[in-house]
Amino acid sequence: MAPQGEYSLFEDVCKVVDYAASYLDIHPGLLEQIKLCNSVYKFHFPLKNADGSYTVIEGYRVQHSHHKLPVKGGIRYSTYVDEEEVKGLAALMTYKCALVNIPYGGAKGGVSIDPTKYNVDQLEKITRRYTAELIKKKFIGPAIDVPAPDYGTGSREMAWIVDTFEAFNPEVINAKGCVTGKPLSQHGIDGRTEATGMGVYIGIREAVSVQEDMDQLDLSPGLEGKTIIVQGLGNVGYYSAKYLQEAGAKIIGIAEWNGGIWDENGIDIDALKTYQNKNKGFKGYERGEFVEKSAELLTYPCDILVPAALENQITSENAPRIQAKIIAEAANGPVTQDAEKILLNKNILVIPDMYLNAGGVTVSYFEWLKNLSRVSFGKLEKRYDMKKYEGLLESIEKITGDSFSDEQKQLIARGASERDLVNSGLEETMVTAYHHMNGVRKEKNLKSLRIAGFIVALERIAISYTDLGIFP
Ligand SMILES: NC(=O)C1=CN([C@@H]2O[C@H](COP(=O)(O)OP(=O)(O)OC[C@H]3O[C@@H](n4cnc5c(N)ncnc54)[C@H](OP(=O)(O)O)[C@@H]3O)[C@@H](O)[C@H]2O)C=CC1
Ligand SMILES: O=C(O)CCC(=O)C(=O)O
Repeated sequence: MAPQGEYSLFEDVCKVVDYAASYLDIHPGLLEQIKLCNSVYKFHFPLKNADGSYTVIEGYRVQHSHHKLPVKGGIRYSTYVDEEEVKGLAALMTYKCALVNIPYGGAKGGVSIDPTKYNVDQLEKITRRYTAELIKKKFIGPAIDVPAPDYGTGSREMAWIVDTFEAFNPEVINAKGCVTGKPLSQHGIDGRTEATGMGVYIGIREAVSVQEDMDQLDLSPGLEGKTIIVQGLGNVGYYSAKYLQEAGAKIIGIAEWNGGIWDENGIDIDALKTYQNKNKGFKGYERGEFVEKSAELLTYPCDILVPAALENQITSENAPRIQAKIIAEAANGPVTQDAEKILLNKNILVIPDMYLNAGGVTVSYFEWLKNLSRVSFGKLEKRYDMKKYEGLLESIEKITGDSFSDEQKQLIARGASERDLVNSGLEETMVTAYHHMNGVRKEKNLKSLRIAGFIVALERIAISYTDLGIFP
């Protein structure tokens, strides 16, 4: 069941698609094809417990759109996983990839478990068996469907997935590209762990850089001094908060499901994370005020609210009480469509999930390219570039009679590392997509960035389907 009752993320996504399509000329039959999920795979398998009993585990993989292959999207471990949730998340992946121009169709997977209730051995068994179920039905492969981490999973699970896939497919030369978000030792890419949070930071930075948009919100441009509340201090929430803080913003609230911290003087994110890891929560943290009912923190005063946990967090119930001027959707689906209408009427800018958390899939794309080419980025040209720039600096020194300091030489003549190239590609993707989406918003005289994002994505998907034609 989705968090909080009968809410359907998939239905919510379809509603936005219908509204965005009213700005475009798409054949109704094609629109129906775009909206529906192409393949929904639900399965069960047994887990044998130490006492000899069995637990039956429910798994899903949904491929929303095959207009581009492979399809791509993370795997979630959570008790909220059900068909509606996975379908909604898979659909969001399709529109996300189209908006940021990453050549994939959308997919998502899920296992309906609370991962904290299982030990590492059990999690490994569940992950490997889940992968085997995908292999049996050809729902995984570097050219077919490429999973990645999502809520409740990380690089450890991705390593088990690639190992299982390789065991069943020893002849597949590009087998490493069957999943992304792998550890570096398994040919993952430097920067994927931080990528979603880094993308969230870049997206917010771009949004607050537009003077006329900030004037509308009565905010000054730039991140310096902006007050921020973050919900969820997991992978995405932690890195988003860390990069925003490093850029000069002040994190004044962090909400976790078992309590939050409120501190108007600013929270030291690394210190709080270290405390959380040790104590499984914030209770007893010596700085700031502990907020028992952490959901209330979403309605506290701040400039920017960053929900980075789960969907359905800002609803028509709490939207009227939101005091933030910008809501930056780091999670997938945290604001319901009913809530968004209320927020837009309150002149709140919502930076939509399909754009803001696209840093993860963007860097996953780079990892997949690395796996297909079987060489890390920068390996071939790094030394060549260094020598070229050193030669250039020497020539300048000769001509001018001046000399560069060692520090300057190091900065200019340093060849790009894999991380440099990943961050450069990520920044380019996020910056270009934001201003394109915001440009469409203004051109169509829309309040909602989300509708603008869906217009851009839908147009690209429709063109792709139309050019493909219908088989047979
Ligand atoms: N990982 C990625 O690369 C990407 C993730 N996303 C999206 O970002 C969101 C977060 O994912 P990710 O960071 O990977 O997941 P994680 O599992 O790493 O972190 C989620 C965090 O949110 C906390 N949390 C759960 N429920 C609540 C709640 N009701 N209130 C406050 N905090 C809560 C969790 O606590 P606890 O651990 O104690 O349960 C955990 O600390 C999801 O919507 C996901 O789909 C989007 C793009 C890519
Ligand atoms: O990295 C990926 O391929 C997908 C990440 C993801 O699941 C998401 O963007 O929601």
